[in-house]
Amino acid sequence: MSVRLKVCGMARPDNLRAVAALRPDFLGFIFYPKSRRYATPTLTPADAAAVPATIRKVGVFVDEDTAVIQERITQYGLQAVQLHGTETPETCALLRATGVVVIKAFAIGAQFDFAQLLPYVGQVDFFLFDTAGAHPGGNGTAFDWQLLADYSLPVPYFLAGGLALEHADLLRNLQLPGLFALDLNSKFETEPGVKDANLLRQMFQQLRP
Ligand SMILES: O=C(O)c1ccccc1NCC(=O)[C@H](O)[C@H](O)COP(=O)(O)O
Repeated sequence: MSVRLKVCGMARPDNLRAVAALRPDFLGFIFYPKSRRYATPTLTPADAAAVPATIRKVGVFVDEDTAVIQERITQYGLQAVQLHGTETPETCALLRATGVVVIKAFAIGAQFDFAQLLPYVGQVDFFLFDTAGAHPGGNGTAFDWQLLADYSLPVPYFLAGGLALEHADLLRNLQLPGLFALDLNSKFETEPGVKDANLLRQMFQQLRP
């Protein structure tokens, strides 16, 4: 089976349609006002509703009120939430109990203490491992994937952080325990929030031969 693909940071209706036509497994909408890929107000609930049902819609949040997250889930028909802040296992469990898939993101630097993940086991559906940087996400740099070589927790994860076309060969052959999906973002943009559909198509062709 080929690797699952998520394209994150959709913010424009035409661009959303072009990328949805490539049939990613997940599309991400960033509901973090400080992000250069903030989905609102350019992307409306009607735009999201037009996304084919086979593509899971993921809302990305950073330390947002759960009431606001719930509102976005309803408005945009989100199937999953991706949490990039200091959200606790309790917050994750609360959201998960409403039926939404919960992806808890963690930023990885030169080293990573995997023990911090333990309280989240059983409270989230997936982890997302991203690169630590100036922003809570979308930093455009890769971390050392070998830090995940001995991953043994029963929570599958998305691999994120500066994934680019030049990584296609490595990613296609990547044998990391627990790897569930790849997350593509700033390395496939013409400007923040606008994906280069042609570049994404090349990546998809290489990862889904
Ligand atoms: O992309 C953002 O602007 C962003 C801002 C705040 C929180 C999360 C954000 N992105 C979430 C993602 O899933 C990105 O795809 C992930 O951080 C990797 O991005 P990149 O390093 O640009 O490939």
